[in-house]
Amino acid sequence: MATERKALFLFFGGTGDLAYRKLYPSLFNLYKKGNLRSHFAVIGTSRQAMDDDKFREAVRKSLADSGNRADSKEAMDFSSHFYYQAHDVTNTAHYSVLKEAADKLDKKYKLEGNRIFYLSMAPQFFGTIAQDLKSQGLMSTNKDAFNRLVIEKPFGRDYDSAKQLNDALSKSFEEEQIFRIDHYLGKEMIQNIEALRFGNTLVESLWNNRYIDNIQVTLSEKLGVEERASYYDNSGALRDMVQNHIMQIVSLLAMEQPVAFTDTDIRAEKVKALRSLRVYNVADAATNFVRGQYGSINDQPDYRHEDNVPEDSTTETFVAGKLLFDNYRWSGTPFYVRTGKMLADKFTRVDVVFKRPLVDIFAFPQSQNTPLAANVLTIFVEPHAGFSLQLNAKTNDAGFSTEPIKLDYLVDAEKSKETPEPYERLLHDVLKGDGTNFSSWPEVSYAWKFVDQIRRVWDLQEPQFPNYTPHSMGPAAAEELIQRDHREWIYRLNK
Ligand SMILES: NC(=O)C1=CN([C@@H]2O[C@H](COP(=O)(O)OP(=O)(O)OC[C@H]3O[C@@H](n4cnc5c(N)ncnc54)[C@H](OP(=O)(O)O)[C@@H]3O)[C@@H](O)[C@H]2O)C=CC1
Ligand SMILES: O=C1O[C@H](COP(=O)(O)O)[C@@H](O)[C@H](O)[C@H]1O
Repeated sequence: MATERKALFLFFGGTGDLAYRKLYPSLFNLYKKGNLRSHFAVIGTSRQAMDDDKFREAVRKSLADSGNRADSKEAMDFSSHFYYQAHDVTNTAHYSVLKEAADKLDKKYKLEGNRIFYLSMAPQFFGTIAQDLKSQGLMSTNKDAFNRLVIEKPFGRDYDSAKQLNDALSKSFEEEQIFRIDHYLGKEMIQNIEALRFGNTLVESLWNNRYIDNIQVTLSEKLGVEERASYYDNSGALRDMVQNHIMQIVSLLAMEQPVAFTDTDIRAEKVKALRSLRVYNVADAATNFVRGQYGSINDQPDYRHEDNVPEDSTTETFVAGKLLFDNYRWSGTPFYVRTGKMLADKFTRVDVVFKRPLVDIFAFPQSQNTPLAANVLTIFVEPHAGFSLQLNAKTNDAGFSTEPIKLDYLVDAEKSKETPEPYERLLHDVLKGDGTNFSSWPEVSYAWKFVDQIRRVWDLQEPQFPNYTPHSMGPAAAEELIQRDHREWIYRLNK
């Protein structure tokens, strides 16, 4: 039986794309499961004028768009908890009107003062909103109640701006009240990394530089920038995907075992791992990171001819890089990462490549045997969830030769339908006050310091763009990056 959580949600940017496409359907799932029942209310805000009925209709449409029946009793009941308040976040006077509405709903639904402020709008407003929430008395003063602030990405565009933002938020909210969303941390198989590592002696005992040759993280996207070009062109793949999602995945792969499975202990280990990540000097940044921008194919425009992209844009739509940890566990074992738009396919995977046996006894002089393949443990994150372990085995015949075979575990299609969407999980965690799957400030700051060095070097040089063909796996430089170390990407096209 699900535990009911009581709270008032205030969505800033409550009529935006993210709210309608992800946030309201996720809340509805929590409602259907009983995590939200009668003691919750939602205030959606934005500048436009709208009454509650119109807002509720839009909310029901968003449920329908995500596969629900908009006219079901459940959808009607759920949407009756939604209220709309026109509100300009830059107008301090508007906050007192919002406070009145919040206090009224608090009484009506017996919410015990619990408040979740969800900032789902352009980041330049985050600081102002947090400040006015406090100064205008929106935060509950009930000592047993919680006030939680949920922040969407991007959290800054470099270390300095992120710090500035964090300082602004910290004037109103304590670190444990701030939930910085990284939706990759809400994905089933990303959360499974901890189970795989710390639940299996077989895995964790080999999880180090003595046995692992390298680890590869690939976040590949098939689509281009679509309708988000004006945001994306100011960001690029390094800021959009590496600073947050990839750094979070890498820290889960690299961290030591936490003392206990709590948010404080897990975050402490992730931070320790990120502290030992080598921040590159100029020369190493230039060698260890490569970038790309997609060209055109058939009648499909290149990146520079997408809507809202300047014709001389030097924004990268692809990144590949090598990360090195200077610590006892990982010294000498590189982590290769890559991500990009308009690549061969949409998928996310982690390939853990083990060292080959020190002696290949099957490779005696007269043997026809091909050299032993490396053992590879693959974590399939999306679109299919599962693991695969590549081992060497004897071929099933009268002779004696070896071949690589795979032990596969794939979550079946029926079961994966039950997997909660990342936003549903993360909203549930916010309701519970569990910060495990959110980025803490120290994690964000170490990630920015690392990424800033790459950016600094790239900003000094004019790139030769476009440099990769759509539906490939990125520019030749990404192959050269890994081949230089006498290695290759485990996921390759046509394999
Ligand atoms: N959409 C997505 O898929 C993703 C979005 N994000 C992040 O989520 C956040 C929201 O994105 P998204 O929903 O796409 O953005 P939208 O542009 O779709 O929505 C922005 C919202 O903010 C409101 N708004 C803008 N200015 C003001 C103002 N001065 N006062 C009050 N409300 C205002 C808008 O309404 P109005 O103009 O009527 O005031 C609208 O409701 C961003 O931080 C984005 O980076 C992160 C990952 C994915
Ligand atoms: O945060 C972002 O992630 C999406 C990719 O997310 P996924 O869950 O579909 O893998 C990316 O398209 C977007 O540019 C970025 O802002």
